[in-house]
Amino acid sequence: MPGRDAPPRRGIDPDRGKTWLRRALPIVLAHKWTFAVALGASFVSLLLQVEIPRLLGTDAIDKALVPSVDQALRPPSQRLPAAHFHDILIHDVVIVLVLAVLAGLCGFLSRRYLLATAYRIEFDLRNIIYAHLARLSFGFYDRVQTGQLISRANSDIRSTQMYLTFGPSIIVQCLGAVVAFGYMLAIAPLLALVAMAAMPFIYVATVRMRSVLFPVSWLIQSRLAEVATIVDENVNGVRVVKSFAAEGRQVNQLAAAADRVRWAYVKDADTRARFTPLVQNLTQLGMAFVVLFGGYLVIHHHLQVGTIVTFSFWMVMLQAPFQMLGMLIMLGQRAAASAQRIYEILDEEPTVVDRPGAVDLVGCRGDVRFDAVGFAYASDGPAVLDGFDLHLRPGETVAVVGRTGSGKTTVGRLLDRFYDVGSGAVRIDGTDVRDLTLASLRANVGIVADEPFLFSASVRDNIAYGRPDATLEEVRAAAVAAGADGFVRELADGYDTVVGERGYTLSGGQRQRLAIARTLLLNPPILVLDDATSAIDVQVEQEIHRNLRRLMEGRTTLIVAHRLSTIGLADRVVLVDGGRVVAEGPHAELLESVPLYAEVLAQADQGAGEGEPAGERV
Ligand SMILES: Nc1ncnc2c1ncn2[C@@H]1O[C@H](COP(=O)(O)OP(=O)(O)OP(=O)(O)O)[C@@H](O)[C@H]1O
Repeated sequence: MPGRDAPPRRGIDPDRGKTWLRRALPIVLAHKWTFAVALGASFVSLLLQVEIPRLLGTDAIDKALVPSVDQALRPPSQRLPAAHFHDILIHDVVIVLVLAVLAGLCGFLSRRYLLATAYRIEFDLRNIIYAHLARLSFGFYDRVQTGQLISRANSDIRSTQMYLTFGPSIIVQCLGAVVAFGYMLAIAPLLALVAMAAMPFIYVATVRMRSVLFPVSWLIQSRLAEVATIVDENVNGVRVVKSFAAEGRQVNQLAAAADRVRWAYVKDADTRARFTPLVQNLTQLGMAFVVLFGGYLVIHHHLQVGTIVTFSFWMVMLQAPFQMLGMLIMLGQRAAASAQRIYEILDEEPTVVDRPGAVDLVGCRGDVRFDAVGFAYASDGPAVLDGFDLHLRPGETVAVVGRTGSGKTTVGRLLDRFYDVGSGAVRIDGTDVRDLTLASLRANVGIVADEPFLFSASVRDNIAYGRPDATLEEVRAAAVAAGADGFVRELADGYDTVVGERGYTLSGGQRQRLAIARTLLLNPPILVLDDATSAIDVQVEQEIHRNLRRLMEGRTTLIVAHRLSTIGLADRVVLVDGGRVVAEGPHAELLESVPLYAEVLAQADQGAGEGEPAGERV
C-alpha cells in the first residue's frame, strides 16, 4: 500500500471512446487490495448480521423460550428441567455475542479501509488533476477561468470519489440483503413475499426524496460559494467599498445572498422532514403485515413465533439497500457529470512540451535570435508578430519599444517558450528553443514580469523560489543586488517575514524588488525584464537601475520597455510596429531620425500624465 504522500500510480484511461467509469477504472484498481479488504469485510459483517437474528429467532426463541412456556401446560412429570432451556439460551447468546463482536470487527475493517480507499482515490484524482494543470500551457490558462476551474474541480473530485467507492459498497450491502432474502424464502416463502411488499414503496419514496434533495444540495453549494465570493470581495476590496461609502449596499448584497442560502437549506430540511418519516413508517407498516400474516401462520401451526422475530430484524436490513439503491442512481448521475468535467481538463493536451530528442541548454553564451517570427495567440486570431527579426548579441541589452498592444510583451514570452512561434524560429546560441528541454531553457532565461506574483510564504522562500536550496547569504546577496535588502531588514521578522496573500502586505515597488531578487538568484545568462520597475518611484527606480546595470553586465537582456526611463538601460532600442522591427539604434538616434519613435514616446508622455506613478509609458 502506498504511503500517504506517494504520488498517484495510475492516471485515467486516455481512451476517450470508453465510458467514464471504465476510464476511471485504473485509479480504482490502483487501490484494489485496500478496496477488496473493505468490501470483503463489509460482506462478512453483513453475513454475520444476517445470522444473528436467525439464531435469536429460530434458535433462542423457538427452541428455548417457546418450549419453556409450553412446559407450564404439561404435567410436572413430563416437564424438562429448566436448566435444559437455560443451556440452550446461554449457548445461543454466547454465539450471538461472538458473532456480534466479529461483525463489529469486520464493520470496523470495512469502514476503515473503505474510507482509506475513498481518500486515496480523492488524493490521486486531486494530484492527477493538479499535475496535469501544471503541465498545461499558457494558452489553456488564457481560455479558462482558473479560479472557478479549481474550485469546481474540488466538488467534482468529491462526487466522483463518492461514487467510485460507495457505489461498490452499496452493491455489497445489496448482496447481504439478497442473502437475507434467500434465507427468508427458504424458511417461509409466502411470508418472505409479504415482507418484501413494502420495499418497492420504500425505493420509490427514497428516489423521489433524492431527486428533490440532489438539486437542492447543488444549489446550497453554489449559493454558499456565492456568499463566500461576496465576503471575499468585501474583505479584499474593503478600500474601494469604504472609499465609495458603499458598505450599506454590500451588506444588502450579502443579506440577499444569505437569504438565498437560507431558502435552499429550508427546502432541504422540508424535503427530509416529509420523506424520512414516510420511509421509516413504510418499514413499520411492512412489519405490521409480517406480524399479521406470520401470526396467522403461527396460530395455524404453519410457522414458529421466532421466525416472525427473525423476519422483523431482516426487514430492517432489507430496507437499507432499497434506500441506498436510489441514492446510488443519483450519485451515479452526479458522478458522471463531474467526471466529464474532470476529463475535460485531463484530456486537454499541453501544447508547449519537450520535443522528442530535445537537448539541455548547457554553457549558454546568451546569443538570442528571432528569425522571421510569426505569431498569433489564437489560430484564427490576428497576427501579433509577423516577420519579426531581432538579434541580441551575448551580453547585450536591447529594449523593445512600440505602441501599446504592439507585441512587446509577446516577444519576451516567445523567448521563454510560454508560447510557440507560428512561423520562423527563436534561437539561443543557434539552437531553436523548441529543440531545447523546457527545464533547461527556463533555467537559462529569467523573467521579471510586469506584475510580480509572490506566494504567501516568507520573504526568504519567495526569493529562493527557483532555488529552494539557496543559503541565506545567497538570498541576501540577491536581495542586496535588487535593492530589497534594506526594507526586508526593517520588516518585523526580516527575511522570515511572511508576506500576506500574494504579497499584498508589501508595496508595489517592494514586491517588484523581491521578484527581481528571485530571478537574480537563479543567475540566468539571459534576462527578460518586463518593465519590472513600473510601480516604483523615481528615486527608488534610479537605485534599481544602478543595481540592474551592474547585474545585467555579462547577461543578454531583453527589456520589454513600457516606460521611457527603462530605455536608458539599453545599449540599443528596437521599435516594433505591425508585428515587426521597423527601426533600431541608440535612443537619441531613433528620436532624431524616426518620426514614429518620437510619436510613440510622445504618447507615452501623455500616458504618464494620465496617472502613471512615475516615468513615462511607452
Ligand atoms: N494571452 C493572450 N491571449 C490573446 N491575446 C493576447 C494575449 N496577450 C496579449 N494578447 C494580444 O496580443 C497583442 C500584443 O500584446 P502584448 O501584451 O504583447 O502587447 P504590448 O506591446 O506588450 O502592450 P502594452 O504595452 O500595452 O503592455 C495585443 O493585441 C493583445 O490584446
